[in-house]
Amino acid sequence: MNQDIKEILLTEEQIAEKVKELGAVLSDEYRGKNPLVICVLKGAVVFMADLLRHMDIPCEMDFMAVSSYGSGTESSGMVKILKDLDTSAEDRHVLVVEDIMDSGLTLSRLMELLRHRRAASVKVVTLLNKPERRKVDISPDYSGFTIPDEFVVGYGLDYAEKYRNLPFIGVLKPEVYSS
Ligand SMILES: O=P(O)(O)OC[C@H]1O[C@H](OP(=O)(O)OP(=O)(O)O)[C@H](O)[C@@H]1O
Ligand SMILES: Nc1nc2[nH]cnc2c(=O)[nH]1
Repeated sequence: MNQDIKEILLTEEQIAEKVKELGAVLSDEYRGKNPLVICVLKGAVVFMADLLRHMDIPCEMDFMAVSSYGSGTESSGMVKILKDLDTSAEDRHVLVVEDIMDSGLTLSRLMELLRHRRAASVKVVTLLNKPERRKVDISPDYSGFTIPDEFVVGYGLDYAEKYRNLPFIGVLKPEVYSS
């Protein structure tokens, strides 16, 4: 698995430090608001699990699955809801947790949906932000790292469902996805 990685972009230690920082900021932001923290499956699972353990406030979690990529490295531009929330978002302070904001299509569609459902507030925390790739005018409320326009895997992020369990974030060798 590691032989498919061209370069380690973020080490396990760098990620852990940033997640701890974000947890402290978000705890202050959401204290007394009992936020509904939504994990966007599957990529955000690892980040969500670590982030929640650094949020020392009462909060609830729920999950959504949407699909825009399939097994390639380019967004299809279509965002389909594969699994919806179990909880109502109405009047809730919603925090959407994402692993990466790339074209922005997934999050802009989700934000629209949650606002339509009359959430009291909707904010986004993403571990990684790739602003060079944006196709819609959206930026995260909280972001861990701004990264260059390269396809990354690990810490939840996959290529064709592989590499999610790498503890670091790395750039995949282009020959892995072009072959
Ligand atoms: O900003 P965008 O261009 O919309 O890209 C971001 C989305 O792409 C990835 O999900 P993917 O559809 O690959 O599903 P996964 O989380 O199950 O891997 C990632 O987890 C984000 O949800
Ligand atoms: N694994 C992975 N998924 C993505 N979805 C949008 N950008 C990326 C990326 O760089 N890596």
